[in-house]
Parts: sequence; C-alpha cells; structure tokens
Amino acid sequence: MDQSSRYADLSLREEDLIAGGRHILCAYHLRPKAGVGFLEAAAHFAAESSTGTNVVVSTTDDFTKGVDALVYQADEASEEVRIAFPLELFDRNMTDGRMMMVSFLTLTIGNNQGMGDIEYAKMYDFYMPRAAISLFDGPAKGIRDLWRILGRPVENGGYIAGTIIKPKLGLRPKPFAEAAYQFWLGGDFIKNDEPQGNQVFAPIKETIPLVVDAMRRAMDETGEAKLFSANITADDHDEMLARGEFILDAFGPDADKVAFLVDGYVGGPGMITTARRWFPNQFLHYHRAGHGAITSPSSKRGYTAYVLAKMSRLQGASGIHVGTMGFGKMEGAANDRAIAYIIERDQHDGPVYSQDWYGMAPTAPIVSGGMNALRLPGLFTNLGHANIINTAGGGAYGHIDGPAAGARSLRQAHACWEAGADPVEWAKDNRDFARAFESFPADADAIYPGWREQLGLGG
Ligand SMILES: O=C(COP(=O)(O)O)[C@H](O)[C@H](O)COP(=O)(O)O
Ligand SMILES: [Mg+2]
Repeated sequence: MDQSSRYADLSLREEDLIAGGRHILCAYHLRPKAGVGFLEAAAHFAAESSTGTNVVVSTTDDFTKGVDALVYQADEASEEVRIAFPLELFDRNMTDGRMMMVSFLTLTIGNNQGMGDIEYAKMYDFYMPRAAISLFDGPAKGIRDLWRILGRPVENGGYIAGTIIKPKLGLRPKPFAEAAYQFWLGGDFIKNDEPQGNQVFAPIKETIPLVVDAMRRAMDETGEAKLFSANITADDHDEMLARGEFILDAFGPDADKVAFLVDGYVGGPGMITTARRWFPNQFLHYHRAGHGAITSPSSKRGYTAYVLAKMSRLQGASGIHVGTMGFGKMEGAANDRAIAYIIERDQHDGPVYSQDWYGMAPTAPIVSGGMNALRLPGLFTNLGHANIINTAGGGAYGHIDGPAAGARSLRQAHACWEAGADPVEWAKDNRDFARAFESFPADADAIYPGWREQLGLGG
C-alpha cells in the first residue's frame, strides 16, 4: 500500500519546520527492498515510526492525522530521507513531564529498523527544537568540575591524562589498587574498564576501599588531586544505586573525586538517567562499548557515532567516548572530530542540521582506545585543542618503565604539542616520552620514521 499521500509532504520546507519549533527532524540514509518505490518506502517508514501501520485502520481520526510523521525530503540518488516528527508523538514522564530518550529511540529508530520493505535505514543526524532541549536533563556536571578539582583554570583547563586499569579483568583487589597507585603518581584520572565491576575475585567491597587508600597515598605523595571513574553499571536500578552509595561512602570526603561510569549503549538510556538523576553531583562517564555494532560505517542500519554522542548530551552524560579519530586502535577517521564538537560546543553545524544547545551544559569528549604518548600530538592537531579526557590503558601499563612513567609520558606528549615542538626533538629532553618510543616501536616507526637514529639509538 502506497501511503505517500498521507505520510509524505515534499512541499514542507526545512527552514519553516525549524522556525516553527514543533518538530524533531531526523535524517536517514534509506534503501528500499527491490521493487519498492523510494517515496512509498519512505512514507511507510514514517508511518511505522509514528501513527501508521501497513494497512488503513478504522480507528484513525482527524486528531491522529495531525500527529503523523512526515517525509519532507526524499532523494533516491543519494538515498537521503528526512522526516519531521511532531513533538506530541513523544512519550513524556508521568512524574515531571520531561522527555525521555527511550521514546525518541522507539519512534525514530525502533520498529522501522526491521521492516520487510526496507533494505536498510541509518540515522545520521537529528535536530532538536528549543522546546525539546528544555525537556531533556542535560549534564549536571562536566569537565570544568574536574578542572576545578585538579586546580586548573575552569576555562580551557586542558588535557586530563588518564588510564584504564589493565589487565581488563583478572586483577585481585590488591594488585588492582597498586596498579591505580602507580599510574596516579604521574597522571590524573583512572577509570574502571567497562567490564570491571564486582567480579568474585575482586568484589567492590574489597577493591574500592583499597582504591581510596591508593588515591590518598598518591595525593599525599604528589600534592595533586586525583580522579577515579567507578563502574556502577548493572541491569537493576537498585543495584546501581547500591554500588553508587557504597562507593561514595567509601570515598567519604574525597567523593567529589569520583565519577560514575555507565555502559550506556549496552545498558540503555534508563541506566544513564538512573545515574544522572540519582547522583547529580558525580561526573557521569558514558562508556559506549558495543556501539560499533550499529555505528560502524560498515553497518547500514542503526545510527552513527555522531548521533549517539548527540543523544548522550541530551541524556546528561558529563563525558562520552568519542573514539580516537583514526589515531588509536578503534575504527575512526579524522573528521570524527565532529563527534567531539557537537557535544562540547554551544552550537555546531552537523552533517545535516545546525544545532543550537540553548545553554545546555557541554559533554566532554573522552578519547580512548589504543592511545599512547606517541599518538597524542597528531590527535590534538587534528582536534584543534586538548580539552579532553584521554584514557590510555595499554599506553600506560605497556610503557617499559611502568605506569607512572607511562602517565608522565602522556603529560609530556601534551606539553610537546602545546609548545609546538618536534616530538623527536622533544624526546631528547623528556625521558618518559622518549621511552614511549622504545615501548611502542611499531607506532614510533609508523609515525616518526628515523626516530632511532635521531635519538642516537642506532638502528
Ligand atoms: O579499554 C579501552 C581502551 O583500552 P586501551 O587504551 O588499552 O586501548 C576502552 O574501553 C576503549 O578504548 C573504548 O573505545 P571507544 O572510545 O572507541 O568507545
Ligand atoms: Mg575498555
């Protein structure tokens, strides 16, 4: 059944929809199954995403038709489809009237992902009107709060050198806390790896008090504040609260130095909102493990990493992983910097839509995955700034002089970039950075060919 006479209106102009402020707009790349017309498929897609189904139902009335999602652009050659969703379609909280991310997802990227007449459809941008921005929580805490704790300027406070405790799993409480202590001697920020929690060989109740002790010893020794991002991910809301409360209690007067890490892609929006609303004083660290299943450029369905990051700011993430823009081990490309810009700026022109955040607090880019000191200068140059949290797991624990030296090598890499210095020259006066070349020789060969001779290491 061709529903394009009802669910498509190509006379609608995007600028009018934006000026009206009553629609959420979504842009997809869509391909119908063979034999299905492009506009027909797009209209069915909009119907399934709003008021319709595959047949006409007798219960539809005039009000219903007023809240139809409408295809307002469809270009078969580029596979671009843009759909306007009336704000009224979206489910709102009973308790406080606010919008919820699950409703945005079930409508805009829900049933429409499994339709028999659609080969694929992937969302690559969306636009939120001011009225919707006001109805999402947005971040309560951000990188400024971390800069304040670290004694940095709160504007442009710069690079936060971090790590992920490695090995990923398999450390008992004492070696775990010792690994944390060692890194903190040279760096700022440590996170649990995304699967680390309350394993039987490292129960939270044993591990966290030792981490608190390690943090205090490192702070005494260095005279610097230190930060820890603790994983409170769980299936159950009450379990998350129990973890969070226990951790805050254990850190006591140092609870300001604790972030809560939530595996927000596998866990879903409810988990992020649980953390956002129950622990609004903690930095909310959104780990996106699993997202590659749909965000990868090789995936034709789902949504992009840009869309994921943009949603996380609405949900209230204080920071989210943005990938490594081709400089680390995970899939990515230089122009992924847009993923950082949409979450950190007051306004950004995305792949389709120009988004104003109307003062919503920013979400900090967290750069992680295969990073080490040698890869940082290029990353900063590509991004254009260093106001990020960077976690280098292998890059710290794989340094041949140990994690404290690994942490210092990260800071030295940042200082090198800030000074605009040549990294190999910089290595001559910065030992931990120089030893990163010897720790990660394959990277050194690829990024700085000739480094051995220049550093007098033969070759
Ligand atoms: O464990 C790590 C990195 O470890 P290492 O530094 O040892 O590679 C992170 O979970 C991923 O990088 C997340 O990736 P993304 O940022 O792409 O979500
Ligand atoms: Mg990890």
